[in-house]
Amino acid sequence: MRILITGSAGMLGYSLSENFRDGDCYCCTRAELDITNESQVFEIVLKFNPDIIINGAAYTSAEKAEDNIEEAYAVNCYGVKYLAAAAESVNSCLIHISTDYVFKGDKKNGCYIESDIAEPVNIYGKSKLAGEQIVKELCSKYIIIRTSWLFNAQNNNFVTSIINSLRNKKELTVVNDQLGGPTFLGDLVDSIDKIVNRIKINDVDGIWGLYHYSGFPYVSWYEFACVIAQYSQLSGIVEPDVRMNSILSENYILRAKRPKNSQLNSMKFCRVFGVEQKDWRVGLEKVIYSISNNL
Ligand SMILES: NC(=O)C1=CN([C@@H]2O[C@H](COP(=O)(O)OP(=O)(O)OC[C@H]3O[C@@H](n4cnc5c(N)ncnc54)[C@H](OP(=O)(O)O)[C@@H]3O)[C@@H](O)[C@H]2O)C=CC1
Ligand SMILES: Cc1cn([C@H]2C[C@H](O)[C@@H](COP(=O)(O)OP(=O)(O)O[C@H]3O[C@@H](C)C(=O)[C@@H](O)[C@H]3O)O2)c(=O)[nH]c1=O
Repeated sequence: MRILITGSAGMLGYSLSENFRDGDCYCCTRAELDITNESQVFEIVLKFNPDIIINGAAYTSAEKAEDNIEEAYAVNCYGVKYLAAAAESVNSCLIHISTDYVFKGDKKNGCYIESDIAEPVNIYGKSKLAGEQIVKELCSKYIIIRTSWLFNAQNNNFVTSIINSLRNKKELTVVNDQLGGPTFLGDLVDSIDKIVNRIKINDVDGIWGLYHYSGFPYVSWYEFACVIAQYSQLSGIVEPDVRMNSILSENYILRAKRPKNSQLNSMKFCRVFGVEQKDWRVGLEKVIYSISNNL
């Protein structure tokens, strides 16, 4: 089973590369495979002839995307188009990752399901939704996983950013009116591993399509930051006397608007792939343990 991984220097791409490195896996950083380069995409895909392509490449800065619209679409829409077309040309399955930010965030009662209308409020979300639509149009064998609020110990993400800030200053202000499901990167990688195993044994009846997958419990960024602070204090990597303030998004000035509610319902994924939704607090403990060991 040959697996091609794109964006392998990124947070997800690197972790996927580590996970699959013992198999017949070709991991490409942007320098090795720029997905916006159509001829390079086709050349590498035709040569390696993968059974599965996992796309870890993306333009992921919601803030910068507002000013770099063309670049965001080049990667998240057109790059995905070339990958999707190349995957189809060699009868490969495409596993593509998307985001909770495809939603407007005004759903009143509970989590978004896969059939809810996606109506992004920022350029990053719009470009990711455009990529999803292309995958659906071009690929016969695809899995799109929308996930949210990814974190690990190594990369730049909300958890590492809160811990770094708390280690440098005593007070932090975090928005309290945006709700979502933090997702430990290791849990997402395990889920992708489940998909790959199903494809490996050719148990693929009814698996193709769009899925949501996130951790639980659902929280606001402020609540998430409070738990990060609490666990960090317990482990001794953050002083005990830090102060966390909550603020409304309208008073926290950012370039890109974020959805107020981006909670994803993971039931379809859990049912089809026989997994349980994971408590992100377990992943957070691992992350803080790893950070404290590397200080
Ligand atoms: N991080 C999160 O919280 C969430 C992420 N997602 C999705 O998960 C996926 C992985 O995200 P994550 O690992 O966090 O992202 P990262 O930003 O950590 O990694 C993305 C990788 O893609 C690479 N890349 C950018 N442009 C190209 C290109 N033209 N060709 C090839 N590679 C390119 C980047 O390279 P370089 O470093 O050189 O720019 C980087 O290595 C994305 O699809 C993202 O939308 C979904 C929900 C939440
Ligand atoms: C760091 C920080 C953020 N915030 C707010 C800003 C924003 O509304 C929210 C999250 O901020 P961040 O910039 O960390 O994350 P953001 O770029 O909004 O995160 C997103 O990344 C992309 C790739 C995704 O797909 C999403 O699922 C999500 O994880 O928290 C604070 O209020 N205080 C802070 O100190």
